[in-house]
Amino acid sequence: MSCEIIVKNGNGENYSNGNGKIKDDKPNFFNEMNSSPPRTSSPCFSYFGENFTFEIIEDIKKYLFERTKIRPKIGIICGTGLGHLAENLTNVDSFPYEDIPNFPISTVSGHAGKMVFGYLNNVEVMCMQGRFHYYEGYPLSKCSMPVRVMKICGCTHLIATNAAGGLNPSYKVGDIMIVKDHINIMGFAGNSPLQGPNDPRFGPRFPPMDRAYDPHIVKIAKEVAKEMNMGNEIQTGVYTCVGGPNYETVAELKMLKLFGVDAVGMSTVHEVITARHCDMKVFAFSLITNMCYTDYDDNEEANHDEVVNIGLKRQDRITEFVTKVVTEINLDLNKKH
Ligand SMILES: O=P(O)(O)O[C@H]1O[C@H](CO)[C@@H](O)[C@H]1O
Ligand SMILES: Nc1nc2[nH]cnc2c(=O)[nH]1
Repeated sequence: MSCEIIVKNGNGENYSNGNGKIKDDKPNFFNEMNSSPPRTSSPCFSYFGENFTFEIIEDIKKYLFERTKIRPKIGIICGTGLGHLAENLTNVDSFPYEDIPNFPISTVSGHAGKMVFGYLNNVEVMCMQGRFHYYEGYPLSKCSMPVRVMKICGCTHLIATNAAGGLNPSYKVGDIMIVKDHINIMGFAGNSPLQGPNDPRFGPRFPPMDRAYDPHIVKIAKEVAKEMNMGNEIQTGVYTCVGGPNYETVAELKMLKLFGVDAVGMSTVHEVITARHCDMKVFAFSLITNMCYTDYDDNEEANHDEVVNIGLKRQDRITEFVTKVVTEINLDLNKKH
């Protein structure tokens, strides 16, 4: 079988084998078939047999902790175009994904592909500057594996950010939607990051999801938004994740609207499920990068460059928002100790 394989190298450049033949000095699916688990997946093959055991996650932590003295409390995932947040950390120790044992690599533009340890307003955090998506060819368990790394590294909280299309007609491009709940559409089809044998060292076989998004942190975030005079830029709503990479048809958007979805993306839900499984407290928000129209007469189409651009335009405001939310969560944590 011959297929085009495009992956990103350490400098963030895309490279392709052209016809399925891989240059030996680059990471790729074929020359990593012998390592377990493999570090990349190709658009042609998904490797669903891999198992990121507790021991593998501990090995990743060991690798990181031998190279940084920072002991994070909060894990942050930067969505498309939102990596600027990681650039605002101080005293950073930064690890390209390709250097971390057993880590996948980022293949999507707007996702730098680094794990950054540092301080956000003096709070110790670890920050994924780039996430993994199902459409890149990674199974959901692999997409959300770094959340378990965050937990084992000591993070009690996860902040997941994403770019999403706005379905709620009262939203506008540039709004920040605090996620109050999600609909796990991929789960309806039997796809879950928790599929397969359960290791109780991570969490229970059947974790509840009824308070997936911590109501107290949602309250904190709303207070922060008020203090920042975010007024009509802040929304609260329901997010869903579809498999992608194609955006939605008009009929699909109409269906999602009927389901009660306010914003649609291609990430986050499986990360949140993984975080709740291992008892992390979760806060998530979507940057509305485009509106999803449910009228055939509308000619607006979603496009990824625009998604990245809106992220860049809103980066300062979002960095300020996250920094304040992190500061408040940390104050809360200190009160409890
Ligand atoms: O969810 P994040 O990674 O922020 O990115 C969103 O934007 C990309 C599509 O433009 C998809 O990857 C979608 O999931
Ligand atoms: N599925 C999906 N993901 C997005 N990410 C950013 N915008 C969109 C969108 O409109 N749909």
